[in-house]
Amino acid sequence: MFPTLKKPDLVRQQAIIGGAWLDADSGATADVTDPATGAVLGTIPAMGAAETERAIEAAAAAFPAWAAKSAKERAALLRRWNDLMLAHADDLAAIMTAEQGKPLTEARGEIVYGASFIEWFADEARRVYGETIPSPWADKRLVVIKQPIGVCAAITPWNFPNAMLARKVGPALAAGCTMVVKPAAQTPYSALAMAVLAEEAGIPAGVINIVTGTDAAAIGGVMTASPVVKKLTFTGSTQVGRLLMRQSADTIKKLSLELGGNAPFIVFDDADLDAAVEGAMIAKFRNNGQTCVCANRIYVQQPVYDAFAEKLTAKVKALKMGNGFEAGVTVGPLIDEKAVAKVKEHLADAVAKGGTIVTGGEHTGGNFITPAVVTGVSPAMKISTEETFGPLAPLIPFETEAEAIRLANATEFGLASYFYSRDIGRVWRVAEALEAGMVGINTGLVSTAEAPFGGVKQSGLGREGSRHGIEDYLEMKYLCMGI
Ligand SMILES: NC(=O)c1ccc[n+]([C@@H]2O[C@H](COP(=O)([O-])OP(=O)(O)OC[C@H]3O[C@@H](n4cnc5c(N)ncnc54)[C@H](O)[C@@H]3O)[C@@H](O)[C@H]2O)c1
Ligand SMILES: O=C[C@H](O)CS(=O)(=O)O
Repeated sequence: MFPTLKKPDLVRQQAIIGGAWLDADSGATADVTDPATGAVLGTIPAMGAAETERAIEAAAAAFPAWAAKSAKERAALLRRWNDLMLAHADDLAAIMTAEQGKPLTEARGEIVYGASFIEWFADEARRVYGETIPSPWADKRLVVIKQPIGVCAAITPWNFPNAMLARKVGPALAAGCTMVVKPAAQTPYSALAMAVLAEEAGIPAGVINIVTGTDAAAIGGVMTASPVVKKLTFTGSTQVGRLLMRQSADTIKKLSLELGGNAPFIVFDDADLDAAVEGAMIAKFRNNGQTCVCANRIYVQQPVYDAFAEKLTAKVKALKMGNGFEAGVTVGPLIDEKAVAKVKEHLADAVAKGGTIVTGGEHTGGNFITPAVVTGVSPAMKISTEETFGPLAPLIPFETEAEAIRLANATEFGLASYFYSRDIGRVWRVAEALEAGMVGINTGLVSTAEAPFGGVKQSGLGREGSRHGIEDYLEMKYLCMGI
């Protein structure tokens, strides 16, 4: 079960539709387990198509009044929600560590990060500007206004169960939209706890509706087929993103897709090696390697390869793996046995093709695999082309700048990328050449509410956060006014 919370009613084992906390129509439930221990934490309603339809109806019913509120009124409610999330950050973090496994310090960091999107878009709500256009006609005036797109659906992943939802609900509500949300079945309690605090903040019933269950295809099928849902925002794998895009075509839904990544991390021979090691540790092992912007391939220029490998290995060996509630633990469990199997598959493939495991890679039981460094990695290995999504640092040597850029760009993905260099000419050449939506230069962490988060190629469509993030929840309307 969950650790003792200051506010126990944050844990809800029901979904919320139209302001009512509900069980599934059938009464069916699905278990939610602690990935560190395998223990059942509780259950959630196993909902499906019928409940999703009702959630869409509730969001549609709530939309006119929510959109009619002034931007200032919506901003005030979002700010109150932000304040409540921060006031209950310890409880929200404990709920997250219990269901997702990340160390408590990382979970608390995610709560602060998630709340920052609510705070950011509380401010952005009041900066949705239109425009006037110099008219070519003496008897007409041209004006552009922006209006909320309407009912939006959101489908979110398990790896950042608070922040990925906040990054969607924040701009949607700020713009005047209402939401139907399907959180990942592995981590529903974080989303439900956010809904408890949204209620307490005074956000009206039906503005945020959360449908839970393991039948993602049924819930998502209703969301994508419904003409009432004007937009779908999805964060998850590219594979599922493609499917949802296809399913949304019949209703020409506006889409925001934050999909898979396969970030290159390049260390040039002119880099500050200690800084590069610190950056690699963050970019690779944050959330136990389970982030979409994790360094999936680490390219090191030949002259500094051995020194970098030695320094990084020492840092990896110092990581403390365990239950996220234990003090000092820096890497928790993977989310489930499927994730464990993928990491083991990538390790075995790398060794079979000539790689060397320098440290880690032991499956110690359950969902725990010790953080690993593999050297002698070649582009032919799965580790070089597939998203590992686990604590596995593959080190790939390269000779020239041009080779590094070619290798870095040789995937279908283009979300994040990173490189370390102190040569200003190289910094500009490489930053402009990398095929990615985000480039970390001499840093392993780029994510913040103030900046546009998103990818190119098959890592997605659109941007979340920044002054751009709210545009995806607005429609532009041109008024041509005869006078
Ligand atoms: N770009 C980003 O911001 C970002 C952030 C987090 C995770 N991701 C990506 O997500 C993947 C890992 O997360 P995951 O395992 O939860 O991804 P996933 O695609 O398996 O699941 C994501 C969400 O989609 C739902 N889903 C799955 N199949 C569905 C279907 N047929 N119809 C409707 N919904 C469906 C899941 O229940 C979950 O809520 C990785 O590829 C990672 O890179 C990307
Ligand atoms: O996993 C993807 C998230 O977007 C990670 S981040 O915390 O936003 O970098």
